[in-house]
Amino acid sequence: MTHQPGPDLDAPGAAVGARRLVVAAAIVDDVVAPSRLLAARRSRPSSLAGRWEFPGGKVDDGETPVGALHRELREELGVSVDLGPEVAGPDDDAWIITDRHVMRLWLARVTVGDPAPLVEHDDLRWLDAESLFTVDWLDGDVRIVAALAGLLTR
Ligand SMILES: Nc1nc2c([nH]c(=O)n2[C@H]2C[C@H](O)[C@@H](COP(=O)(O)OP(=O)(O)OP(=O)(O)O)O2)c(=O)[nH]1
Repeated sequence: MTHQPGPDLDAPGAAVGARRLVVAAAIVDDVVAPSRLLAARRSRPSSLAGRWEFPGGKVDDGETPVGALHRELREELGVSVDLGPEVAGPDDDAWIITDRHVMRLWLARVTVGDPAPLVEHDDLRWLDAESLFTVDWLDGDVRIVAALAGLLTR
């Protein structure tokens, strides 16, 4: 069997570029003065089931990041959203979330539909500044949630 090396994550510039792009939404009640954030509990794969995350997913070939995000939110939650500002992270404005994924995140407000855990998730919860860390966020999301905590009005 021949050895197929994966991306060299130690190579210069590879920290972000070699990772698969995930796009996600910090769905809030109001993108200008948010007080509540919607968290989603993963139902699969088993290694991630039960952990909480921002709804979203991978950008497919030929999609723009924003196009992919609208598609994922429609598929996963059955909603349309208006996007607010991007929540820029420290890794080329994105957030390294795993050794294989980097995430871009936007504030968003639901404009059509009531969010429901249709696929990928089995529970949704609105969290405020007090309850933000009462759910078990995915490891890579913890520092993002901490950054968002500063945006939530009490
Ligand atoms: N959607 C999402 N994925 C996250 C977050 N934090 C985090 O570490 N991840 C990881 C989990 C997965 O390994 C990867 C995203 O994969 P995904 O399963 O959501 O992507 P997808 O909806 O396109 O699913 P698939 O078609 O590949 O099955 O990023 C987050 O907040 N939201």
